[in-house]
Amino acid sequence: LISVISNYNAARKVGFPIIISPVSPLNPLWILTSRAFPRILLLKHLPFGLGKWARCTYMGWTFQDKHALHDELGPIFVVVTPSGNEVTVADHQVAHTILSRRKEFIKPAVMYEQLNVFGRNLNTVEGEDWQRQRRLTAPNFNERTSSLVWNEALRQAQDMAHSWTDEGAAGSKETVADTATLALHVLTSVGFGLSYPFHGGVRDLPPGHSMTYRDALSLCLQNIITFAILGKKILSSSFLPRKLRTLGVATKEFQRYMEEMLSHERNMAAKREHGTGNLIGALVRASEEAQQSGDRSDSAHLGLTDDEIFGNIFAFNLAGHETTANTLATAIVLLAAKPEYQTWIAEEIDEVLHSIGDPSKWVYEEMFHKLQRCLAVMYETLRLYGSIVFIPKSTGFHTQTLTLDDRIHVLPPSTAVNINVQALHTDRDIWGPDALEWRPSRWLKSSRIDKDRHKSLTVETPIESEAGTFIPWADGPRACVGKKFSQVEFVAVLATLFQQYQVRPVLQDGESEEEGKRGLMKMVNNSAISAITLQMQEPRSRSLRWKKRNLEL
Ligand code: HEM
Repeated sequence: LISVISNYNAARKVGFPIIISPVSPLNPLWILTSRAFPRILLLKHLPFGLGKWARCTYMGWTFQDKHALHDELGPIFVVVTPSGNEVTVADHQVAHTILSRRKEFIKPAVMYEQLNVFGRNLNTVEGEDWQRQRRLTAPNFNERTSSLVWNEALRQAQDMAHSWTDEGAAGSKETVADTATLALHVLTSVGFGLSYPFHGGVRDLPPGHSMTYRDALSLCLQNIITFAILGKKILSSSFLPRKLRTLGVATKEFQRYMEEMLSHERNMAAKREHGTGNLIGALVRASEEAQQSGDRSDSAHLGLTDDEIFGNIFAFNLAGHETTANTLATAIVLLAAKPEYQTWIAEEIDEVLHSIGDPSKWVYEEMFHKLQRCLAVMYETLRLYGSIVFIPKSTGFHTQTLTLDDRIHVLPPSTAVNINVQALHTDRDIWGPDALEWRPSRWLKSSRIDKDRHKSLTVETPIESEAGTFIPWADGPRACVGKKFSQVEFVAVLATLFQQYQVRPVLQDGESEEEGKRGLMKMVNNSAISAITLQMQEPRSRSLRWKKRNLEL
């Protein structure tokens, strides 16, 4: 109570509307309680606004609430909690300012310590360390990487599509599981140079290993929370239950694979031979070049330590797997619910293949940037269903006080600042009255160009969104390094699927087609934050049937 009173007094000086909360959103006990007994959140219905705090203090509340709380309180409000004050922002100019001013709005690296299982990495560091790691890692996400992503995603998507059409009229319930496999295989191939068949197939175990690289990585990713809480040391103990021991083995195996690959890449680099071209090789080379380029006492010439290379390889997998896989799965279900958009993207895919002459030649450089409708489907899916947990940024380490934009409000040190991405993405003032509708065509505008006196052409160009209005990959210096990676993967998969196939809901118990589509929308809207991202809570409750485009469904 004493903390709340003192925090309340501090919040009053800031001048934004205030919600007083008896709990802190990131308090582990509260997180567990609100998950185990979700009925506690019914407190939000208390009269006189007494339960407003229960609307905005649980994981994933922004997906449920959209812009509603901001409609009531304005674009910025403060939640006063026992452990501190949290400013929630849904003003796009202010959001842009926050994301651009890295030195004033600091990612609280201490909250990410647990994710340093294989080493400190881009996701978990701040300040000069972050600057050095970003300089050495980000340039490796280049056009060469995009081309590798494209080719592997095409290969995987072909096989995934076959497995879905093989299910016939019964359809497949495995959209989420299968897109997760696909995204994992793209990462193993681009990150590590190991290409796996979509169906798992048997890959010989390399000598001395008891698990494939793919299985070791997959286990670590699936159990990230357990893994982060217990740490590598505890997991290697032999007194644990079998499931945890297997996770311990996966951890060791993954580490060993990375060590072997690192020494292989180092040998290649020493012999001045080309590396395998994957991300781990690129990190080794970038790091060695930095070290050879000058004085090592100057941080600009420091490379990455071995642990930092391992940490970053794991970080790319962690940050790039669930995010991309979920976006794909959600988009596929939405397309099945709104088949008019399947026709819309198929039209574009046909046109692009026609324009490049040889329809069997799916080349990244020729195709990716022309498939704007496929990319529009990704943007629209991320706009409404793309929420990932944004850890609050702190304001207080470098500056004593901070002015938000040209407003008079001054934030005292150590105020946490949350950007409400869902509210920004559903703000009617930005997106119009149909802000809550999934409508990919909003991302393109058509215009007519006169070719000559007799001929004119309709061209579609992407709309430019104003800074801070669309930030699923964040924005500013700490924006996602894998943005293009995820776009290329998404577009390659959609183009492969919808060039040949169409998809519809499998109808249940005499349902009409319309009811089936509504069932899919219900499944997508029943989403919540699971580990890192928003996920459908019952993704196997409906099946999707796939058929060749030219056949009646
Ligand atoms: C649809 C897919 C993706 C989405 C929506 C997404 C979103 C984001 C967001 C919002 C952040 C900022 C997080 C924060 O500041 O708290 C971020 C950072 C990051 N992402 Fe992604 N991401 C995606 C795919 C990927 C992929 C494919 C990779 C790598 C292969 C990747 C690697 C990273 C890394 C390393 C960071 C940390 C960057 C830094 O702090 O400098 N992401 N991502």
